[in-house]
Order: sequence, then structure tokens, then C-alpha cells
Amino acid sequence: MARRPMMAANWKMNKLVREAEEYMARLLPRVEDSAEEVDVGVFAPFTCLKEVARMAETSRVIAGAQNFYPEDSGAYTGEVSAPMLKDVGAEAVIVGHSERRELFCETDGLVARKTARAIDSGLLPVVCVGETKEERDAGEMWDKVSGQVREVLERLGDISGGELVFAYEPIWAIGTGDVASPEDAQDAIGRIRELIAGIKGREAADAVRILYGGSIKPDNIEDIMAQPDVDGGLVGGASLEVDSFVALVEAAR
Ligand SMILES: O=C(CO)COP(=O)(O)O
Repeated sequence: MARRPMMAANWKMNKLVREAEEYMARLLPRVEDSAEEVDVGVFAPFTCLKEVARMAETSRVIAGAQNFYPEDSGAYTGEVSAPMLKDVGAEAVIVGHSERRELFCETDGLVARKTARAIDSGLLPVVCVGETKEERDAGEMWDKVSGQVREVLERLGDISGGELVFAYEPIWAIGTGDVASPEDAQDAIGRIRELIAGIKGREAADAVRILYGGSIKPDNIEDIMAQPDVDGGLVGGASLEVDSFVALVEAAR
């Protein structure tokens, strides 16, 4: 089954509202054609998400958030819920980015809860998994990644409609310029797909998209996208400029 490619911009904690508007005004006309064939996602900070979603509404570009809390409302000071994201027009959300796991102590269990809640709320979760340099050097890459993926899958029902997206983001490759080799990306992502097949069945494994993330740039994307199990990219630094993000979107077609 042919999976629709996805190229997603994770702005992280960058861009004021005015900068987000300028970016979207330049991006939208330039990805109009590509968005027929590629899911183009822009994952913005909460403060400019409403503007990003409003501008994306008349296009095929998907507006997403970078995090949320898996309760609908209540005494959770500082948090934002799935209904709130939907209220401002978001269609997707990043879950369990390594920066949230490391800096904000998000556990595999919380990430799994968030993933299930996002799906139930009608948001497309992009669930991040990946190992540290120390874990890779110790030969523990698959222990780490498979544990993260398994905990999420065990929480979910049928996913043969492609209800979620995984992003394999080795932590040593994030923001370092040290991109994974196409073979390493394929190895981890191919194994994640087989794990999905083992737990959820072949149809689910064929439907769920798995992205690579970590130092993606216009000059390394083609070799990574050429790998059979890689369905696209989750991009930090190179997504902040319209020109380089457009080049990545075009490479995903
Ligand atoms: O963390 C990432 C995307 O979520 C990757 O960041 P960089 O593309 O800046 O390495």
C-alpha cells in the first residue's frame, strides 16, 4: 500500500505571531502544488497556532501543535487540551518529542496516554521516539526505541486507518548536524514497522507513516527519502526558513 509522504516543520520555541504570519504568507503559495501529493505540516507554538491554522485553512497545509495535556479541561495550570487545540483549528499534534521527554520529564506512559487521547479527540498524533548517543554506542538502540513504540501501541485500538504517525528521531542527530545515515534511518524505521506488524497486524504496519527527524537538510533529504520505509521528515532547524522547508517538501514528492 502506498503511503502518502509527509514533511513536517517543527518550529520548536521559535517565531512571534508576526513572523509566523510572514512565513505562512510566503509558504502557502509555494507548496500549493506539492501539497496535492505530500502532507505538509506546520507545528507551531501555541501563541501563533491560531494564526497559522487560520491561514492554512484554505490550503491543504496541516496546522499542528507541539504538545498538549491529555485531559479536556480542569485544574491543570499552564496546560492546553486537545479540544483547545481543535478550537483554534489544529489538526495534528507532536507527542513525546525528546526535548519534552528530557527537559519536562515526560514518561513513556504519559506519551502513550497523550497519543490515545489525541486520536480519540480527532487529532493526528506525530509520536517521537529515539535513542541517545550513549544508548546507541552501548548497542541499546532497539531496546530503547522498541520500548517507546510498544508502550504507545499497547494503549491503542485498531490503527489500520493510519491513525497516528511515528517519527524516529535519534537524539544524537537533533540539532547537531550529525544526520543519521540513510541505512541507519531505514534500519530503525523498518524495525519499527515490523514491530507494528507484530502487535497490530500487517494492515496497520502498512498504513502507519514513519518519519525520520534529526539534522534533515535539503542536501541530505533525498537519500533518506529513498529508503523504502521512510515516509517523510520531521524538521527542526531547516524548517525555520521558508526556502529550505519548501526544498524539503519538494524532495518528498
Ligand atoms: O527535533 C527535530 C524535529 O522535531 C529535529 O531538529 P533538527 O532538524 O533541528 O535537527
